[in-house]
Amino acid sequence: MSGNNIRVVCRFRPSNKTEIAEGGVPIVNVLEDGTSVVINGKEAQQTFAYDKVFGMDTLQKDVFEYSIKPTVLDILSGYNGTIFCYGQSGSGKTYTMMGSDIDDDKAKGIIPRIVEQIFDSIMQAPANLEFTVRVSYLEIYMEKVRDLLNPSADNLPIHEDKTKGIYVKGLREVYVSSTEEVYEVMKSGNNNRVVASTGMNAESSRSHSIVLVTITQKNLDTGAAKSGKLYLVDLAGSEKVGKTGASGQTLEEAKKINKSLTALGMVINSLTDGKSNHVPYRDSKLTRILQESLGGNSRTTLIINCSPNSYNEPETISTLRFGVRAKTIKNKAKVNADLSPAELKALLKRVKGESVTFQQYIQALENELLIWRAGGEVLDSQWASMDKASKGTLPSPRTPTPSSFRPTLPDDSRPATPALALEKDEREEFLRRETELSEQVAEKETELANKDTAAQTLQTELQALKESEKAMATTNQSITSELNDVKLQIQKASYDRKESDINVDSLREANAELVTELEQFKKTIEELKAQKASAVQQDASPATEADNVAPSIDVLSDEDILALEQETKQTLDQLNTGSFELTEDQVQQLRKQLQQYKLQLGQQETLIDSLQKDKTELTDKRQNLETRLNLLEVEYEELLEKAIADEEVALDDQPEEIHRTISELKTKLEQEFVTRKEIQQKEIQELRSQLEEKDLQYKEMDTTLAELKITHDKLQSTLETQKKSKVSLVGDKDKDVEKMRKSMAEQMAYFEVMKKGLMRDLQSRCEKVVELEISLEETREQYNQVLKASNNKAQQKKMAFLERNLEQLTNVQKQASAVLGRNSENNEKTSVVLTMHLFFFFFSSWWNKTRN
Ligand SMILES: Nc1ncnc2c1ncn2[C@@H]1O[C@H](COP(=O)(O)OP(=O)(O)OP(=O)(O)O)[C@@H](O)[C@H]1O
Repeated sequence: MSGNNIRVVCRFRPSNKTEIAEGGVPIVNVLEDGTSVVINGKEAQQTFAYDKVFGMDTLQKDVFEYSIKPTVLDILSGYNGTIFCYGQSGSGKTYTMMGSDIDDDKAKGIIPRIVEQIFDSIMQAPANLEFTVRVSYLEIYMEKVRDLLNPSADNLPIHEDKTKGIYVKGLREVYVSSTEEVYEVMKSGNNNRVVASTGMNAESSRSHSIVLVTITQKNLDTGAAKSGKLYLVDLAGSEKVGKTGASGQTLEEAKKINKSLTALGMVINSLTDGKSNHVPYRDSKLTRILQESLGGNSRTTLIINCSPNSYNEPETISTLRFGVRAKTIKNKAKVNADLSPAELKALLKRVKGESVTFQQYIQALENELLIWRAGGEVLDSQWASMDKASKGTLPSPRTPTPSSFRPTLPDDSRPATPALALEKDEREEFLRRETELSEQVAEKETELANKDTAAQTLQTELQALKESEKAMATTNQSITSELNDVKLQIQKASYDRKESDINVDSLREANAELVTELEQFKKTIEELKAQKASAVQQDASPATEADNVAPSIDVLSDEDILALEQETKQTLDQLNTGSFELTEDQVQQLRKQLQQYKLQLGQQETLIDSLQKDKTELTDKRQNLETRLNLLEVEYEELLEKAIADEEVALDDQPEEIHRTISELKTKLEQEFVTRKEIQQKEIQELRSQLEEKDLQYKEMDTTLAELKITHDKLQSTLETQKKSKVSLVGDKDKDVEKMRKSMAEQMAYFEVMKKGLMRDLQSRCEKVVELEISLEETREQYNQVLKASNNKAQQKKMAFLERNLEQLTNVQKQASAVLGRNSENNEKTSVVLTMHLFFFFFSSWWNKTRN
């Protein structure tokens, strides 16, 4: 620990508009050495000296380089540090600390530059040093501590702790790993700061803001650790409220600001006047938080910001004096280090040695005391001393002999010797020190024991780590070989997949072939249908030879077959009853038809044979395909399962990526397999249904064929019967003709009777017509009379029309009567009925019209 003064640097900003407008002029002169400034005041010229003075046009970068950079190195070495800006409102404190734009390389202030420097240094630090950086951001507004990173915490308490020192309880700490992250924290904190427009500054900070950066570093080799805290303080500006015209809330803020700044001044006074026993740190939140920075464990830099203009001369002089005073503050910065186990051991050894020396010293003193008490005397040269104890030259402990013992009764004859009083004080002192030392020793022993245990644990851990490293190396090797195996397996799997792809392709081809065959089969069916249709047409055509006999066999439907059967049966019945006669031509025709039937039957049989063959082939193919497909499916599944299982087993300990790739591959393969399987199953289903259709067709054909055979057999037998009966038929032909003539004569007689009946009926109808004519004539007469009476032209026209119609009807009736004489009975009947109908039609229409 060494005493170190606060570093004070002074910065002047350029004159601002208000100052110029008020007619102020620059009154500062920075001397060449860069550490002194002369103020050409109204009344006197004053010189102020600091560690560094920056003129009006100093760049942000230069302020950092020349005054701040070393502080960063201090923090990284384990010291606490503080940089704070002091000055009147609008003097450039925020400009200096944060800058007008932290993203602009020129405009950014010292805080962003410090952050950059910290991370640059961390990056360049040895690899065995491990760093952590934490950032907090607070403001003291109206004497309340607000967390700018957690604005809801707006009145945080300040605590003190043996290990932590002075700290704000509950303040949010953000771990950061880069400059950008710190910038983000700064920006979010800045957004929560309280600023207001004042007469001195358009954006005046109404609070003291503190950025706290905590850096801890740990030596991974020795276990030693260091930590440094850096307080970056932008104080609110002091202001003369009369000058700035503050009122209302701004006035209240100004009062609080000035009060806390006064407290800061008082602390500095107490620290520097050399008389004060008490430093009033607790008078304000600001001084309490900055307690370590002012006269404590910190390397502190104060930046005093001033106006160069005569308009603000009094404030500038005040600020400069503040800086001068602060410059004399002595701090006691020390490295905040946790000792390594080795260092602790050495310390313990030393303390133990000291303890032994003390014990020896105490023992020597006690012996000496006993001698004195016993009335003995100890020579000056033999008196016990700490020096002798540490050199180990103390006389060996002696027990006082009884002879030399003298009672220590108080001798009233003389006053108590000062030796006794000294003895008592010394004893108390020794006892106190002994207790202290034994406490220290006990503490150190406990510490040592703890450290020993920690060291042993560490050694065990180290051993375990070495072993695990070995195991890891072995595992690594095995993993590498497994990885190679897996790679091989993946390759194999990809080959297998390709193979299965090829298989699937071949299946597709087979499928395509089947489809082609199916198409051909369909074509064949179409052709058959076409043949059937043409046969039906032939049947329907009157030019066909077999027209009057039977429909063509190859187009026989169920109804046709039934009709044919009935016809055959009738023919057979007729033949059996002898009521049917066949001419020579008919017999010839029957023969021809029979030959045709035979031909068609042959064709049908050939067709059925070919169909049978087709069916067998198709069934075989279907079976083959199904077998192949099943085999392929089984193979594919086995392959897939095997590949997946192998990959799963092999890749259990593999890196995540390979595992994921494999699982993706697996999912893809499974999806592909499922899709293909579905497609193939659909195809198989289609093929099956087609085959079933074919089967049905085949069965129908079979039935038709059977029926045709039966018909053929019947016809054959009929033909045989015809052949047999042919001879007898020719012989009986004349008789049959005779019979037919007779039957014809009978029929003619029957027709004659019917004709006579009809003629009678006609006659009676004609009579009725005559009667009707008469009644019509009468009606006409009546009508004419009515017409004459009405003299209506329209009625006359209608009447004339009716008359014409009647005449026509009469003609028709006459023609019909004439025809009746010539035509058959039916025709006569029809004619009469027609005439009657016509008559009644015209009559009814006339009658309706007349009535209307
Ligand atoms: N060195 C400089 N160069 C140029 N402009 C400056 C400089 N210093 C300060 N300024 C400008 O002066 C104005 C006041 O500065 P700033 O806000 O930093 O003052 P402050 O001391 O923080 O005031 P307050 O105490 O009221 O918050 C700002 O507009 C700032 O940009």
